[in-house]
Amino acid sequence: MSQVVHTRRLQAVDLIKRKAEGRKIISLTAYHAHTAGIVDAYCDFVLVGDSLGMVMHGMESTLPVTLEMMILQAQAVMRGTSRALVVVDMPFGSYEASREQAFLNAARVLKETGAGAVKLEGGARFAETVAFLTERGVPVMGHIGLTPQSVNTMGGFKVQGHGAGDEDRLRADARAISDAGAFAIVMEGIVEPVARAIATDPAIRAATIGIGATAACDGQILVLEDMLGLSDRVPKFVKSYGSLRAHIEEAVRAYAEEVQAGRFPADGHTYPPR
Ligand SMILES: Nc1nc(=O)c2c([nH]1)NC[C@@H]1CN(c3ccc(C(=O)N[C@@H](CCC(=O)O)C(=O)O)cc3)CN21
Ligand SMILES: CC(C)C(=O)C(=O)O
Ligand SMILES: [Mg+2]
Repeated sequence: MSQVVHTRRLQAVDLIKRKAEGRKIISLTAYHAHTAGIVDAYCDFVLVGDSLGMVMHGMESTLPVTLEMMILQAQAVMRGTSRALVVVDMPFGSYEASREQAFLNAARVLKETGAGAVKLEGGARFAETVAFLTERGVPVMGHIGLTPQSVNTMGGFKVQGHGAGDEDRLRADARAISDAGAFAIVMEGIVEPVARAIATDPAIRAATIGIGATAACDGQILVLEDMLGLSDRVPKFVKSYGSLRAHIEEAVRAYAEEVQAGRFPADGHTYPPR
C-alpha cells in the first residue's frame, strides 16, 4: 500500500515556528500566476501587495487600489503557487473604519481567493482590529514604520525612526499588534538602530519581516519587479538581483528590427499548405 504524501502550503503558524528556530523567512511580492510560480519554490510566503497599483498600473501611490483589484491578483497568485503561504494586502479604505468592516472585507479575501492571511498597515491603533480578526479565524500580518497608505499624513514616503520618541512609539506599535495576535509584522523603512532594537525585542512574539529595515529581522521581503531590475524608480533599500528591463528592451528592439527587415516571421513561424 502506498503512503499518501500530503504536501500542504505553509501556514501563518509555521512562520512563528521559523522565528523560534532562528531560520530566516524568505518572501517576495507577486501579482501574476507566472511570476508567483517562479518564486513559490524559494519563498515561505508570497505577498500580493497593494504596491501592485504603482508597479502594474503606474499609480502615484497605493491609495486608489481597490479590494476587487487585490482579489483578482490574489486569485492569479493562488493558481500559480502550491507551497508558499499567500498573504494579501488589505487596500486603503477596506479596514480602517471599524473592526466589523475589516472582518467583512478580510473574510471576502479569504473566501474568494483561498489565501492564508491578510496584511494591514498600522500599529497600536489597529491592535483591536488585529485581535478581532484573529479571534474570528483570519491570520493577520501587521505593517509598521513607513506605511505607504499614510503617504499623505507622513508627507511622503519617509524613512521612520529619526525623531525623539520614535523608537518608543514603533516598539509600542510592534508589541501591541504582536500581543493582539498578529503572526508577523512587516517593518518598512525604519532607521537601523531603532529597527534592530525592535527586531530583537524578546517581548515580540510575531515574526519580523524587514524591507528597508534591519538584517536582524526574522525575514526579508522585496517587491519582485524592483529586485529584478524591471521597475523604473526604486527605493534606496532595494538591491538589484537582475536587469529585466534591459533584457526586455533588447528583445523588443530585435523583434522590431526583424519585422522591419522582413526576417520575422520566417518559415518555421508560418503554416505551410497541407
Ligand atoms: N515598486 C515599489 N517598491 C516598493 O518598495 C514600494 C512600492 N512600489 N509601493 C508601495 C511602497 C512605497 N514604497 C516606497 C516608495 C519610495 C520610497 C523612497 O523613495 N524613499 C526614499 C527615502 C525618503 C526619505 O526618507 O526622505 C529613498 O531614497 O529610498 C520608499 C518606499 C515602498 N513600497
Ligand atoms: C512592500 C510590501 C511590504 C508591501 O506592502 C507591498 O508590496 O504592497
Ligand atoms: Mg503594501
